[in-house]
Amino acid sequence: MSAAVPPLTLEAIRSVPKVLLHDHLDGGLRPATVVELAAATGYDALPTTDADELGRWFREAADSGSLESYLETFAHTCGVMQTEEALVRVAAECAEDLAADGVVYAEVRYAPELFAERGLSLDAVVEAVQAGFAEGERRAAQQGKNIRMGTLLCAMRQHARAQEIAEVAVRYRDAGVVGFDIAGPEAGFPPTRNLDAFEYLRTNNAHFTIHAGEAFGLASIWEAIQHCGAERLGHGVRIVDDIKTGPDGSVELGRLAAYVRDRRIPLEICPSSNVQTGAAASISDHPIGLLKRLRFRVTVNTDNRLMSGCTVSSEFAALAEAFGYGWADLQWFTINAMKSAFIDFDQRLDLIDNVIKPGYAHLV
Ligand SMILES: O=c1[nH]cnc2c1ncn2[C@@H]1O[C@H](CO)[C@@H](O)[C@H]1O
Ligand SMILES: [Zn+2]
Repeated sequence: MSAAVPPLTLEAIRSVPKVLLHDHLDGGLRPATVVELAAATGYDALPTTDADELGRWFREAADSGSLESYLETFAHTCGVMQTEEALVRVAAECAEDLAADGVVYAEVRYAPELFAERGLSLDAVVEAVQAGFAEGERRAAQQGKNIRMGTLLCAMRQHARAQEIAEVAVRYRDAGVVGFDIAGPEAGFPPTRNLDAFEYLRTNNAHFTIHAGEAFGLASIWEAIQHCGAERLGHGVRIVDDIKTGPDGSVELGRLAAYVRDRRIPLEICPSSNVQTGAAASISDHPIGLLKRLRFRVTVNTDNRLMSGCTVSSEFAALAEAFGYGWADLQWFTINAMKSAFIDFDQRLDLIDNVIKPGYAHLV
């Protein structure tokens, strides 16, 4: 590294290519857009119609210490996402905002059933979001920022529609839906409730990740991988419960932790979200420090940019400050994420060789 390498300021981090695998569409709206869509669609339950206050409200309400109360805030974002116009707008702004942050490839997820409360069909929801992502990609490109958007469709753990949503995901696989996920409250809803959907996806050679090991521990990670066949883990941070660290610095991996590391199962880590839901005490206490040191396939993600007031760049900046990471570490996270994406191998390789590595070449 030469002496001329710039410090890791937020602005400098925003300028390098980044990859995002875990970001919820309904957790990333601009506060002003929530206010405007509420007015346009007749949603009258917002806690305030002042955009700045609303932004603060989301961050504070989500700062709840539990996943269940964190998830309550989504009633308001989903409440304003019940028309095709609203979905196109939110998806377009999502792609634009990510591109402005320097994200070059993103997989953004949502549960179509949550946007069908006023009568939209699941297909209409998916088509509106795809149209919005395409529009956002176009607008970003016009501003010299190239981003490729991939979509993950979520089924909600507490509903019983996983098979139906998995079928939608497979049906739209050539239209930009690259995978499937299970989201929602972990307690009381083990992923094994949805075995039929996972079997259907595997039979169709489709990709899926599962939210596991966030509010719940090892049992849910084990089920997600060994019963359901998840390729990646949404969060997965509780895998540290299977790692013993001695006072002398020695480290011993249990069998599940060793399996996850040996099989290079990607962990979609979302540091700020974990602090808000109580899965980690603080960024500097976050298990990502240990997991990275042990060379798990760690990726860095936002989860919900609105509720956490974060971006990929701000997560990187917070980690750099807490753990002393440099540009080579940020490149490592980024290449890990690109390797773990659900798009074709040749396309991942192309982004690594022609976008990511050149973007860090002058820094590492
Ligand atoms: O960290 C999380 N854990 C579990 N579920 C989540 C998390 N963040 C958001 N959602 C849930 O996923 C739905 C689809 O996007 C959101 O509506 C929210 O209920
Ligand atoms: Zn999530």
